[in-house]
Amino acid sequence: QTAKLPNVMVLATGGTIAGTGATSTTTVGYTAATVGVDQLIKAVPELSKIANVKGEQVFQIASESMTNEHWLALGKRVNALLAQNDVDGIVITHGTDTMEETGYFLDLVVKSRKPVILVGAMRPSTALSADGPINLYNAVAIAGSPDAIGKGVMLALNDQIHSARDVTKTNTSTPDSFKTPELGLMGYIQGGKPFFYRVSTRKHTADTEFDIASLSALPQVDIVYGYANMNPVALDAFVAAGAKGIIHAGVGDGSLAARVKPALIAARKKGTIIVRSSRVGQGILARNGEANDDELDFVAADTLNPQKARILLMLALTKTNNTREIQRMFYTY
Ligand SMILES: NC(=O)CC[C@H](N)C(=O)O
Repeated sequence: QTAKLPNVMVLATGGTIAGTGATSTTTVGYTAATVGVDQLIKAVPELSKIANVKGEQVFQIASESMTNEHWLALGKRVNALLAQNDVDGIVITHGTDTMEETGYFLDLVVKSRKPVILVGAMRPSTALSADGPINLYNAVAIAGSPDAIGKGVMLALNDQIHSARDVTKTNTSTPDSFKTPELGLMGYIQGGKPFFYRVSTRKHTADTEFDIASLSALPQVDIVYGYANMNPVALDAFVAAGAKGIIHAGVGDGSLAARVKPALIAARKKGTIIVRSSRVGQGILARNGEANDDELDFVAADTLNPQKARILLMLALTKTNNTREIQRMFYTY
């Protein structure tokens, strides 16, 4: 270890960054999650100039298979490592499909101001112009930077830094897939140094009220998607299967279809918490906007997309069933 360099832990979970294809031009139809963490680190010898890097293989999965149980294990491991004096920051290598979700989960449960950076790749490690090595280099640079302290969990891809709360995957396959439309990215990485321009005003990490230390499971929360001709079949099935909460990913401003609204009201009467969000992807889903949430006893998702609203609702339900309290949380995080 070099005393003047930061100590950065790389926790590997799988994904395309650890993927291998049949040929150098294979950019779809490759196998994710095959390369181990030691090999990922060895592929970027430049890392030793910017940090003392240690690797740990936490999982080896494609991120479409990420579960609440993986999140609890990962969150606890991150908190344990960040409590150590010899860890200055953490990089998590991850599949890109659900990276924004894991990032937001950690943003809500990490109890430290030290940097936590999620990183992935859109091209497998065997591809021409693979983006994994430069993304990993950039992520380690951010995780070891004092400038990244206290800014919440971030995603680093394509030379850009995004807040986990606001970022989303926008393209199935291109390297510039991750965007924070409208609210804006936080900054750039250039020459191995992060440059920050923007931070979220929402609470996160060290200021969070959520604590997973004693949790072995999270409450079941599912998402029902809005569309023309929507019907209540999926909603009713989720409720019958024991969902404690439902995210209604409604059309537009979260309007409730005439055929679905009675089923939502019935679900709420049975105790299920209903959060109205939107499939649109941008903008505020306002309380008492397109539906009277006071009267229906529903919650509005504010600017969270449905998959992130699901995470906040799960954590909220570990503390309360009170919809006013849950609404406060949706305006806080
Ligand atoms: N680019 C990617 O990482 C996608 C690979 C895979 N579906 C995953 O999310 O792990």
